[in-house]
Amino acid sequence: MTISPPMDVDSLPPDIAAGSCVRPILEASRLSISYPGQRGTVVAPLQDFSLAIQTGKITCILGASGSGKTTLLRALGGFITGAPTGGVLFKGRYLQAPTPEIVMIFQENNLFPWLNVRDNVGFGLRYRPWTGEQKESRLSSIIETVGLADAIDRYPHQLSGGMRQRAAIARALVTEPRVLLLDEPFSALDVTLRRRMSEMTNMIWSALGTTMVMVTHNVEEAITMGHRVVILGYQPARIILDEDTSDPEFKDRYGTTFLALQRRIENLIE
Ligand SMILES: Nc1ncnc2c1ncn2[C@@H]1O[C@H](COP(=O)(O)OP(=O)(O)OP(=O)(O)O)[C@@H](O)[C@H]1O
Repeated sequence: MTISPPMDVDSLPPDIAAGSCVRPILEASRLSISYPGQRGTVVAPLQDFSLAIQTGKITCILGASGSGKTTLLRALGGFITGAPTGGVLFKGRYLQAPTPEIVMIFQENNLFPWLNVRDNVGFGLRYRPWTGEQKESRLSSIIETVGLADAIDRYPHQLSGGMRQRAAIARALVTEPRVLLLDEPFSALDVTLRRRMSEMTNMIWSALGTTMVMVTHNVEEAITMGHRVVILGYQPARIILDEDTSDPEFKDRYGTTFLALQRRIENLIE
């Protein structure tokens, strides 16, 4: 894969966070990523692509299959790097590699099967500069927040799908990252559980205010969970809708505001 060469930070466009004069915490700036395709072809999901992630908000990204959502998320996490790297700015500097300040949660398999909930969640704490007491307090508090206090000694195979994802979220958040990236985190769950998980993630956001970027195929989830919904058009990815959904009117699944946006998005994606 290739990455566009780095640009001079001073020559970057001004802050493009909607309605904000504060520099966004994370920003894809004129990012180009391509992969080698079959028979010598090149697949280029992102070309000269820019998106500023608003600090302290939940941004949901939707788009047709293959439009480049996961590629974008992985790039935002510093997982797509090359020489020279460029195109993703974290706190105003180019990301050269993954950082503990940006944590990613995948669809499945986020936990170590040989560790119980307590040790899985506490795994990242060993690298944080906190005292044993501080670590212990953070660990208990996050496990309590995700409702796993009674399952602390269980291993991943002894947990339901929803419990596993709750443990994964706890594990990601216990280190207090600046940004949480979620790649279709609830897609393996049934509808009811999925709703509960997105409500719980919202609750965690209310408590911690962590900047979150979530890729999802579920329109309802994106509108009700996100403060902003971004729809990607197809190859190369381009933003075809960028909507502020923070107004409480968007959170009523039966309300006209929610239903109108849901219809608009479904028409754009199909
Ligand atoms: N490692 C890779 N090697 C080659 N091509 C890749 C690789 N990863 C992704 N692609 C291609 O890049 C394009 C974008 O893929 P990506 O997974 O980012 O899209 P997506 O929008 O997340 O798709 P989906 O919704 O189906 O998960 C697709 O055409 C895909 O086949």
